[in-house]
Amino acid sequence: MITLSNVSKTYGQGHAAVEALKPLDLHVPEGTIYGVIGLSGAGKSTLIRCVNLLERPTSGSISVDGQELTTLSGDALNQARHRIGMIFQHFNLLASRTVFANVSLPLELMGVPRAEIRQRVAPLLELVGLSDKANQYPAQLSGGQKQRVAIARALASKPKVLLCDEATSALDPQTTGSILALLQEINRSLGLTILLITHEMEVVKRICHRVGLISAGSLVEEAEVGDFFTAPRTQLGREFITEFLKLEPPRALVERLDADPGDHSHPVVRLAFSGDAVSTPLISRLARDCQIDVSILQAKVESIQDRTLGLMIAELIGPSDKTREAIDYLETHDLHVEVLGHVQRDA
Ligand SMILES: Nc1ncnc2c1ncn2[C@@H]1O[C@H](COP(=O)(O)OP(=O)(O)OP(=O)(O)O)[C@@H](O)[C@H]1O
Repeated sequence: MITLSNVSKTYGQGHAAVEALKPLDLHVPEGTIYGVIGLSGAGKSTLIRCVNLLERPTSGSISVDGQELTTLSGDALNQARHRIGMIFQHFNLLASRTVFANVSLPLELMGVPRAEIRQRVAPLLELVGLSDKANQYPAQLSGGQKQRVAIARALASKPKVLLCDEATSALDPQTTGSILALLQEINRSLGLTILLITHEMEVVKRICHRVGLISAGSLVEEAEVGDFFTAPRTQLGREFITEFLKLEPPRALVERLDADPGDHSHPVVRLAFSGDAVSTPLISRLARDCQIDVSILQAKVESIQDRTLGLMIAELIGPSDKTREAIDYLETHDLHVEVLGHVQRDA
């Protein structure tokens, strides 16, 4: 539904040039919710604003619903944009217009007759749960209600694609949940393809089917959401997951960790496992087969859509050849093993 080929964007020229996007390819299949995640300044906003040409890419082509956009201008581009709805972090509603008039605005601009506008706006307000607020003004609404108005407005022109630019970043967690549920419902009931950008893993976990990770203007990782959470392929991906799952060793232990192994130290490892490994008694087997002791310092199990992810921080206690053997054993059983450091044993 959305295909970006070799798209790059450089702001400014010469010494002042900022390469916000390096040439990248991205494909969002029809009917999916695709999340692009990345740190501040990674290029997320630039990427999403290129899709409807709010920013003209410096190079590359952008196809939405089979139509190449970069060659369009004027009326033809406006027509194409009607099939691409967009919502923003700060809603961008017109304060002087009622809820009804905000939602009807795109239809007015398209020259839709008044009677038809009334017929089309009412079901949209119902869809977003704001039928009773039609005559109120944005200032009378909560943040979540404002975003609902923005969603109804974005859907007014019957788009095939909805772009969401940090749509829940200004909302509290509970309101975020209700807006995400609404986006999911729209995706399912209207078959709308959604491309969203976010810096919140929770958004990706809750509603996305696929995720792309962007870093310094490049798409560095791309996967099904279940795969990304259970087996991220890049260091940055692992950092996002670790930060999200908040499984860190206790601070008192961190202070005692050495990067290098010593004569009487033991490795402290972070283990991530999914699929069959979650239900296998690997730790007791590890202790038995490799003849080491395992001290579990922290553990948790997370459900990511239809997948289960287990995480554990543990100290492997035994002679160094045995603990090395234990790490190999875990890796051959498809666990992701990260050695966090080595801790000196007192006794
Ligand atoms: N209009 C502009 N002119 C010049 N540089 C820009 C412009 N817009 C963005 N940039 C730069 O391009 C890079 C990418 O910015 P962008 O806003 O796309 O990142 P982001 O991932 O959306 O960040 P954030 O999450 O903080 O909004 C940054 O270095 C930014 O300073």
